[in-house]
Amino acid sequence: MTPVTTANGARPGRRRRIGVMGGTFDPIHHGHLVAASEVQSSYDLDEVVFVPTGQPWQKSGREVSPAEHRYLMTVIATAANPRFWVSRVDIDRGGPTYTVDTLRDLRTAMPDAELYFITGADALAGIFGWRGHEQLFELAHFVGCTRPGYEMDDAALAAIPSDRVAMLEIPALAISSTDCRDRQRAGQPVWYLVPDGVVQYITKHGLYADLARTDPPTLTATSGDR
Ligand SMILES: Nc1ncnc2c1ncn2[C@@H]1O[C@H](COP(=O)(O)OP(=O)(O)OP(=O)(O)O)[C@@H](O)[C@H]1O
Ligand SMILES: O=C(O)c1ccc[n+]([C@@H]2O[C@H](COP(=O)([O-])O)[C@@H](O)[C@H]2O)c1
Repeated sequence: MTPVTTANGARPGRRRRIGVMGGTFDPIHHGHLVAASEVQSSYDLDEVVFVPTGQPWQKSGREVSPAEHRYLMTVIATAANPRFWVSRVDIDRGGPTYTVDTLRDLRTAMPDAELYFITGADALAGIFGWRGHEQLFELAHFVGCTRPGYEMDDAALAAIPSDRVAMLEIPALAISSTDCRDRQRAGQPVWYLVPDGVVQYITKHGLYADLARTDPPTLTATSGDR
């Protein structure tokens, strides 16, 4: 049965549930989108807000694309889904991005909402290294999505209040932004790993192109013969 909603989409008698998908999204790929979609459906979330990081301090040892490119790729990737939208809170705040600030800002903007922070198992495993981690579980529920190649360590999971964290098995997509960047640099396709519009955006702006090959691979003598 279709749940009853009001004109603005709210369910009477229930707080709005908002998913928060934080990430560097350099570039956004289908692993991110499937994780957000699975959590939206499993937890009956009203919406999911994607929050591109401003300065991801744990990635400071490597080059990260300008925030405006990462923001626009996230907008392009999420535009077709009416439940998805993108927030600039982490970009506009400036300075290193801490999730405790993200969640405080979103709570201020949406005081009526219950927040569900969505992470992959790899990010969740490192949560005790995040700034102000003691406060995180008061601000939001946490949903850790399975990710191929990463196991959530039971001890770390046990340290998180069990009523504030859940693990969710999602369809396994062995895609990472690192691999997408490496493929683009090597002249290999990123089609179908990232949304089509994101492929076009990467090409248009020459992202990850420092080593990009401009010529197609040379065919061997026999490969084109008929
Ligand atoms: N394939 C995937 N399956 C499930 N979760 C994922 C997947 N890829 C990324 N995530 C999660 O999405 C969030 C944002 O990830 P991020 O933007 O750092 O992408 P990434 O692919 O891990 O990037 P990079 O390879 O540059 O480190 C993190 O919580 C991460 O764990
Ligand atoms: O709060 C922190 O100290 C912190 C440290 C590392 C990562 N995070 C958040 O975790 C999310 C995924 O981060 P990343 O680096 O994997 O893209 C993103 O929203 C980051 O802001 C947060």
